[in-house]
Amino acid sequence: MSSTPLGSIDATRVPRFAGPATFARLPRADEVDHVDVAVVGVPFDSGVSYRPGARFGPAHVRASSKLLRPYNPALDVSPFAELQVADAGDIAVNPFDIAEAIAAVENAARVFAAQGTRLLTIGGDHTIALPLLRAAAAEHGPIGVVHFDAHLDTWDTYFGQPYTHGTPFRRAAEEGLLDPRRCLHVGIRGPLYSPADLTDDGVLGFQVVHSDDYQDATVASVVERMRARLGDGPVYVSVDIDVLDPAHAPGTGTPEAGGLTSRELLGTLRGLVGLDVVGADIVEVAPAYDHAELTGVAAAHTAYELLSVLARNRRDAAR
Ligand SMILES: N=C(N)NCCCC(=O)O
Ligand SMILES: [Zn+2]
Ligand SMILES: [Zn+2]
Repeated sequence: MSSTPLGSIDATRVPRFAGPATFARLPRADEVDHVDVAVVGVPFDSGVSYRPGARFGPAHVRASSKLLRPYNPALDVSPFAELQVADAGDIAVNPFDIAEAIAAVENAARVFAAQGTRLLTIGGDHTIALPLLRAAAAEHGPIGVVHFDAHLDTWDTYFGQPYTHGTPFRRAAEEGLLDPRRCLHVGIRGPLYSPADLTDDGVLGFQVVHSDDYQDATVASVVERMRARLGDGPVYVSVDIDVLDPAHAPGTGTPEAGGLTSRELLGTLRGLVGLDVVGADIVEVAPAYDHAELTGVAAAHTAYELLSVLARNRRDAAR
């Protein structure tokens, strides 16, 4: 394993608007000899029910990540110094065959796992959480999930189809990938198909922190609920950027009013420090509907906080 991680290109020497198109101007995975955490894109949006365009999410989030700086004062950590983070490019998947795309994502995720590399995956629509959870469960067994989203994504089928961006967590529960005592959604809101959506979801093992809960509860109290639910076992973090209010993240395919602020999301993510986070995704960024990189910047900062949590955990474990 190499000694000092190779970090971002120095912005005091190479201006941010020059230099590589990698996430946070980090090295490519093939430029370093070991990768602790790979940022990998999945440009796939064939599972969407409404606006398409999340296939362009990975490139947009990378472009919106150029201003990130090396030190995170909120968690007192320099993520790219504690961990070798590198950009592994995109997993190229078939846009015309959802089953084949899902298999390709799972296979790629298993290859990274075999190399001892954790994944921070940039979507892509939420369909891709299923193969990522399959790979995570293959490595760790049934896994706890914290799912940030306006939507439950535990619906059964759309137009008779079981593999869509509205169904990944039902399929994951059916496949036994989830620890039903250790799953929760955060940010749920908006119209449903029927009251059964919520009861079915509870049966699958999910607790719900509603978006409105942030009105009365503090971020700290949401963090307390989240940590109590997730416990000590392995945790997968899935962030659908539509968990944010459309004012904070307009660039997404199924926007819902009444969402979280980016401050609430980032604050809640910081509350994951000390939990065994084994993988994460950020999905549903659809740049065609974005303005002034609002959504891209929110997603890039979300990624940065998640990487900071992993880096803090590494540092704290070494002490
Ligand atoms: N996963 C996301 N973003 N959306 C799911 C919405 C499914 C529906 O149209 O009912
Ligand atoms: Zn959603
Ligand atoms: Zn979703």
